[in-house]
Amino acid sequence: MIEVQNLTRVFRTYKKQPGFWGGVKGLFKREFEELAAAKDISFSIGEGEFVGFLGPNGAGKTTTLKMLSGLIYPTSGTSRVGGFDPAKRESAYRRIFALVLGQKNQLWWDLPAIESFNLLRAIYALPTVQYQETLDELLDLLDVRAKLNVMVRELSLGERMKMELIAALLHRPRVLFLDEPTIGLDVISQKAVRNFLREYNRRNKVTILLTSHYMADISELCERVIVIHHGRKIYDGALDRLEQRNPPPLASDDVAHAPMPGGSTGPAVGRKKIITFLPELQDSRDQAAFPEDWRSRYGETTRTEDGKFTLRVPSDAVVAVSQEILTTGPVADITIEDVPLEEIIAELFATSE
Ligand SMILES: Nc1ncnc2c1ncn2[C@@H]1O[C@H](COP(=O)(O)OP(=O)(O)OP(=O)(O)O)[C@@H](O)[C@H]1O
Repeated sequence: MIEVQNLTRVFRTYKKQPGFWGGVKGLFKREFEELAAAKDISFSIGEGEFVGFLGPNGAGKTTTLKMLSGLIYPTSGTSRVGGFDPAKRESAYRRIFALVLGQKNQLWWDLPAIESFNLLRAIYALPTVQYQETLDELLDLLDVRAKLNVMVRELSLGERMKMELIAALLHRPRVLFLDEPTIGLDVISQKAVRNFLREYNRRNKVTILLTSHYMADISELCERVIVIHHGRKIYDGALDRLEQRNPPPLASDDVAHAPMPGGSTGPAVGRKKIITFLPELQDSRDQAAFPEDWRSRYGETTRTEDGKFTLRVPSDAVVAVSQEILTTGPVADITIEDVPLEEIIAELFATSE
């Protein structure tokens, strides 16, 4: 459904010298700076896939989504979405995709959302029955029917985002580009939007490319992620595999593509878990019973100020290590958790600097 080949976008910006005289100087001698916001990005996404598009601030995510939506032209490279070249901005292409920018409003601020929906119905020339059916389905799924006649500016952020999603989906696009759709929402609204997106993707087999800085969005919705950093793709594959401590480097552009849709490139071999336990200290011997040499054995052992030990161990060693802990001495508390996705991603960015 989406084919991207060596997509590159270079921005050329005027570099103004500081102060008044800097501005005057710039009138005679202009200096420009070039920044490649997206560099040689290639990937392909199959119909119905729900893919996370990750990267730190300024990595080039929005730039890429804008190129795929035909809002800006690539400097070089090609892309095809649903068989269309977005750069050609054909009307037929506009009918098959939607772009939702969490940071921007697309609805009329001073009118109720239903007015914007009616306008979109006219723009897309949607048949009445189809329009009403789609609107009813979306209003029910997002639970905002009661807010249909409220001015958009009077809606809460969460209600507004739900209305934005409805506006984007009224023409039943086959491809959905979502740029931080949960930004600024409280945890309940975030969850409602996530549940909606999951259900909508399942029901309609829409292809979705989602950017979000909330890792819960990614881990709950996407089996596959594409990670970019400084405009370059640094990972493309199953989220499970990214959760390994050392994800495989990209060997080629077509590496680690997840089978479509909903597939995974394989089991999470070598994924780590965090075991945290609190020894029950009845006397000083119990304290000594938990050996400091665990650091050398597991590599990553820490002791918190409140006396808890934290070990990072491969998933397949969790049972054995837990047994060893429980037989070494009395334990007051023990928990086993996944390494937080935020941490894994941060490490990936740090190693690709
Ligand atoms: N119109 C523009 N002119 C010049 N530079 C731009 C323009 N748009 C984006 N950039 C630059 O391109 C880089 C990538 O920006 P982009 O908005 O794609 O990042 P992002 O990954 O979406 O970041 P964020 O997570 O903060 O939204 C940034 O350094 C940004 O300053």
